[in-house]
Amino acid sequence: MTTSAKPVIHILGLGAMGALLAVDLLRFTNATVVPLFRSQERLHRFQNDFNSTLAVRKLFEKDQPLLSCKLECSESPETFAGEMIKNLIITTKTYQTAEALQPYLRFIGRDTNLILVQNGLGVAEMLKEKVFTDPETQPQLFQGVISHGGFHDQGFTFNHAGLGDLKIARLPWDHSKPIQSEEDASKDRRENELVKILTEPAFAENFQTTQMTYQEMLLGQLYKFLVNACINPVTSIVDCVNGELADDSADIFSLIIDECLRVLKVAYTPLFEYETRYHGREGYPPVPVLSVLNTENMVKEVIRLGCVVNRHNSSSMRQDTLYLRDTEIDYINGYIVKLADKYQLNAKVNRTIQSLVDLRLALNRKRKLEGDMRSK
Ligand SMILES: NC(=O)C1=CN([C@@H]2O[C@H](COP(=O)(O)OP(=O)(O)OC[C@H]3O[C@@H](n4cnc5c(N)ncnc54)[C@H](OP(=O)(O)O)[C@@H]3O)[C@@H](O)[C@H]2O)C=CC1
Ligand SMILES: CC(C)(CO)C(=O)C(=O)O
Repeated sequence: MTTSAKPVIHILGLGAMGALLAVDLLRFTNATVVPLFRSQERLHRFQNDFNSTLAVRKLFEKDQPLLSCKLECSESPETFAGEMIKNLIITTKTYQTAEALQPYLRFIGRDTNLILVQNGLGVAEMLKEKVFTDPETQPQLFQGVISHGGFHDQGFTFNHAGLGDLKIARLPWDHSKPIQSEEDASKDRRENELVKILTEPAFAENFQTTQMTYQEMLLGQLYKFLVNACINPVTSIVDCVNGELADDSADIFSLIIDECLRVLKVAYTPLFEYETRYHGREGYPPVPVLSVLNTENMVKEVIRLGCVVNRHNSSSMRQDTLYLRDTEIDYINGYIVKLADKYQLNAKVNRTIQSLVDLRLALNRKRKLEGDMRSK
């Protein structure tokens, strides 16, 4: 994989996560960052009303500095010049991914490095099954699991609310052979342009990026998935801030996690068998799957990370329901339901949670349209 003199990274989804990545990539690497907007109208708003300037306020730093940068180039489907895309970061919401990619598919090929930086599960599987079906043009696919917290302020200014980290790994195209060696990972660190940029010391230290094998990243992804499968829907359904759940949520979290793990153990068998099959094997890292992904530990971790560390946070899904936006429930609890159907397993708890989130959103939208009956 050749490295460009001044590498170009396209970002599809210049929202909270996209903005955090864009600003720090511009601060700490020599990459040219090019946002891909949904339409020429949104592109012109960025270019004309905001002078192509993006800003991020680091809320967790002393004096909460506002870091802004002017982007040399930005595009939309109507203006895209048509060169092949070398590096693509996708930070749209999960359910927006396929539609957002559509206008750029002909510019994505085997030499495109594409990383998904999103919560949930199922987007990579959707892309393999429905979008990148031709082995001749399938991109180099990566996943990022991000725990930074961010939210929109106004215009193209975003708030970096919580300093987290970013775990990245190459995704296997062949789901039956997911396990990677440490050499597989270090080869990408040596040769893959996007991985090299995201692991450049200055950027990696500031953004807390670590590149790893797929199995190491997947442990982190399933951990975060279980946190989101509990906090996001429950705070949305009962309409509360994360910290309000700290004392009374162990039972519902246990029901959700127990069912999720029963399904995930079947869908991701190689991960749950990794410690047995690869114990002490040279060139394969230890991955503490079973001591992390068990109900007792995860109930404690969900409460710690979701309700204590992030106690003042309104979960991203609750924010979506309050602002009457679609939610990512189909890629979180709803994905467990999909996997359960695939493997003929029961997922009534997650199906109920999914239905209650949809009801919450529908009720909020109805109240907006028809008024709130509680006050009549
Ligand atoms: N926010 C957070 O703290 C965290 C978020 N995450 C995850 O990261 C992912 C992104 O979340 P977040 O950044 O909050 O989401 P946002 O809604 O802030 O950003 C999504 C962006 O995608 C853009 N977009 C949507 N459709 C298209 C399209 N067709 N073409 C181009 N752009 C498009 C939207 O622009 P438009 O205005 O045009 O709709 C928006 O700017 C999610 O999976 C989320 O769960 C993970 C950890 C924390
Ligand atoms: C960690 C948590 C649950 C913080 O609210 C989050 O990731 C989200 O809100 O999406």
